[in-house]
Amino acid sequence: MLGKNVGTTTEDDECTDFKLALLESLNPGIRQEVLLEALLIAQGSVEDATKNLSCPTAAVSSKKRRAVGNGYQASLSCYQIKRAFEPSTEPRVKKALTRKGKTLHLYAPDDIKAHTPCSIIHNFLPSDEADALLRELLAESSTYTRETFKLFNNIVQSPHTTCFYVNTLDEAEAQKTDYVYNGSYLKDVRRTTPELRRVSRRVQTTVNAEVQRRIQEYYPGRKKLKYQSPKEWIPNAAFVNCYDGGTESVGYHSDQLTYLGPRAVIGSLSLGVSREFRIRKVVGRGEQDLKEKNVASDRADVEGQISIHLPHNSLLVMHAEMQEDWKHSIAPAQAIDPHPISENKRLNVTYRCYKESLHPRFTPKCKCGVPTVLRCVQKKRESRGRYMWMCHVNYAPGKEGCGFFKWAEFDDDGEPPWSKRIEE
Ligand SMILES: O=C(O)CCC(=O)C(=O)O
Ligand SMILES: [Fe+2]
Repeated sequence: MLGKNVGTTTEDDECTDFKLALLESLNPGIRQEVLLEALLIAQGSVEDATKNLSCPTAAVSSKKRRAVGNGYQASLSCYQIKRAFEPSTEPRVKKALTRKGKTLHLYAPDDIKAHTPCSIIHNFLPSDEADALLRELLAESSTYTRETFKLFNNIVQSPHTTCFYVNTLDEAEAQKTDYVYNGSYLKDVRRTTPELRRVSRRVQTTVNAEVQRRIQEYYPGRKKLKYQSPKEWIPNAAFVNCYDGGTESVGYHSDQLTYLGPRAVIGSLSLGVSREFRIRKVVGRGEQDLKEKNVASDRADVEGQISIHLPHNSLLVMHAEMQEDWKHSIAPAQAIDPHPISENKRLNVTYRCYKESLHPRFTPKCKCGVPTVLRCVQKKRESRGRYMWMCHVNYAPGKEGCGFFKWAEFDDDGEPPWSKRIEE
């Protein structure tokens, strides 16, 4: 998968909750999903959840909701529900909101920014610009291909088609020979099309503003995160994915940081059919045991997933805390609402900022002689959050890797040790 770490995931389901049944009997006529949200926010207290739900605005009940392909919800904030982030003059402290095996559906921008490492802007582009980009990409996508990669010794194909774009033809040629993705070189790299380029400028402005807002509202001490770049975010590469029909999807993954560096920010524009973007927090090994022993009750919900609904012309900003700590996916959809222009297709553009200091001519090579992949330890408790350079040749069909491994070092701004040398 282009720009994604190859990996797998299991989604375990939990049986119906006794508390939920109790809550349902106390609050007849309110949808299960809403009850579940209320219960999660009340941290499992049926009494508190009932109190929160009894406010008059909570009467926006199931009757008003129409069951469409992608569902509908005004906002969590229409219930007098205590937010995971309490508004205060200090940056907010986050509490987990989801729970193992459950999906919390979020639609409203305020809920998304408060409860996830993302922010969303609906109706991002003037509608004629969004439609022009969609039309341009629909034409392009007729020649997109599926990525082929190796997973547990099986050759598999990505469940959607994809293509990669950079600013100039020279860069496109250099990409094909210099940059490695899951152990292979790309065959089809294109020059950004006129609409992609035009929209890129708008995305740049908005993403930078959103990053600054995030820092002010959510990060400790109102400071950027350790390893996050202090520089302006300038998109210079874009992956475009095409999902043709509800069965096309992308499995849970985090995006490759090899060329973006640690704490990367990504701007993701959705066009055409609305689909669900699901995210879940990575649970470190050992945290599960703690949870079972109820040692750390605030971690009790980390394994649930959140579904962010991505309508046509919405810009999702994946903030700096996303790739290291969360995984994301596009879930297969049982039903979709066809789009007037793209019918069953959804086009997605992820604008990214490739760092000059992480050009493969500078990064460590493995014993196979191939530039290595940058990964972050997500599971192992002792080394969680550390970065490493690894051989990824074994992901290429028909190739064996050398198992190369080296810890990766970065300064506070996410620059590798050799970046000073490059600047001189
Ligand atoms: O289609 C999307 O919204 C997400 C795509 C994605 O995760 C990726 O390209 O890495
Ligand atoms: Fe991704």
